[in-house]
Amino acid sequence: MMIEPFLSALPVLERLEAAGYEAYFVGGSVRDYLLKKQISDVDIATSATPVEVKEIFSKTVDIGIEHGTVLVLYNQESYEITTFRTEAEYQDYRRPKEVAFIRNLKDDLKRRDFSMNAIAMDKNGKLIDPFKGQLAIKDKLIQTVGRAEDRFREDALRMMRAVRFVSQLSFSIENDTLTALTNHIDLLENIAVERKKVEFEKLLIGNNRRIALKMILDTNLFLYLPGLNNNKQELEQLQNFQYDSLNKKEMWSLLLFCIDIKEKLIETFLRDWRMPIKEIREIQHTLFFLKKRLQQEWSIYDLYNAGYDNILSAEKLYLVFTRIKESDSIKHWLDLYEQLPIKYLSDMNVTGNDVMEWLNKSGGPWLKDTLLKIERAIVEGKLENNKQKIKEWLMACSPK
Ligand SMILES: Nc1ccn([C@@H]2O[C@H](COP(=O)(O)OP(=O)(O)OP(=O)(O)O)[C@@H](O)[C@H]2O)c(=O)n1
Repeated sequence: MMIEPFLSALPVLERLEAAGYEAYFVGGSVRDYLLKKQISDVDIATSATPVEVKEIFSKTVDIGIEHGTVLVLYNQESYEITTFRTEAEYQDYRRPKEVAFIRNLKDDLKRRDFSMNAIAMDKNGKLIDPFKGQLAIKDKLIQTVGRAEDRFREDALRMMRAVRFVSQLSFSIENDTLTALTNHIDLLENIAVERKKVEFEKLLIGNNRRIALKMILDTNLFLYLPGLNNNKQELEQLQNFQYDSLNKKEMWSLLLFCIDIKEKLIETFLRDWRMPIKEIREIQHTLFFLKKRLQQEWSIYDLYNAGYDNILSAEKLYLVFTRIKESDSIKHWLDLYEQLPIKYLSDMNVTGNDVMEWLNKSGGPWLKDTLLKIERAIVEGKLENNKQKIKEWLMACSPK
């Protein structure tokens, strides 16, 4: 019995077949289906070349034509359709120098990374599994298709993918695969940070992240991670903490805190990981409030300045570092936050214009200070958020 999202994608396979080509579901979607996990993107492999695929479907996007991949938009969904291919020669272990399109499914499956990812499924739900991927899934094993060293030389990122899958799926790495991984980990030197980041972030939030993070140290993989290669001891400390419930931002904050990075170097560290500036700022804020929290309890004004997300993240991290298990402190602080008279500057019932008019002064740096003073007084409950009351308060404390 076929299930969603394959069901919706069936017409795509059928149209390729009607045009005389072979077409199968492949890769992560088939793996996750067999694992009864949430299925993300459905990828399709076909004997049709990209040009032939584009002739069949009216809405397509060229997302990687040189690698044989066309994005097909069908019924509001999008599917990556990749031509069966082998990867002929390899250049500096990054990406195949050239891909050769072929007409044979088995040869396509043969060049894939792990046996669990090298299973195809046809339109009737029949599995084509020449490399015993189902057995590997049953045994919870990450095993390369064929010789591990060859697969890793084709694309060294696969070594990081292996450890990412350890974290995501709670599988083990099969012995020969692990030996090759340990022996050839230096091939990761050539891999672009952007690609490493994708794998590392998936690893950081996997269910089995503790084991995967330990593996990063045991295999020396950490030596090829920006900013972490000098921090073996600090990263070992991680094993002492219970951080399974942290989200991605909190995991980055945990790492940065553990390596005891100087505040002004946080941005450089995260930029080296090609992190977008918005995410960098979020992590900086979380760390700022975490450090404060480790020294003292939240003040009302800090709760206001931090905002819901930062309170939640900093408090979660605080509990990790203090090893407090049973605690309703998160709820306590968030309840206090919810009770604040205002949440944002824009919630104040007064504007800069009002203040200038009342005091009969033109704008200047004093105005910002005054608004901040009013804001703080309101937040701390010393002043009601009411225009008339604010005016009286301001007139009373301003020099005549
Ligand atoms: N370095 C790589 C990356 C991918 N693949 C193959 O391409 C498929 C799709 O890759 P991708 O979408 O990156 O990962 P998934 O395995 O689908 O995993 P997920 O969707 O969970 O990220 C993989 O299953 C695998 O067969 C590979 O052989 N080597």
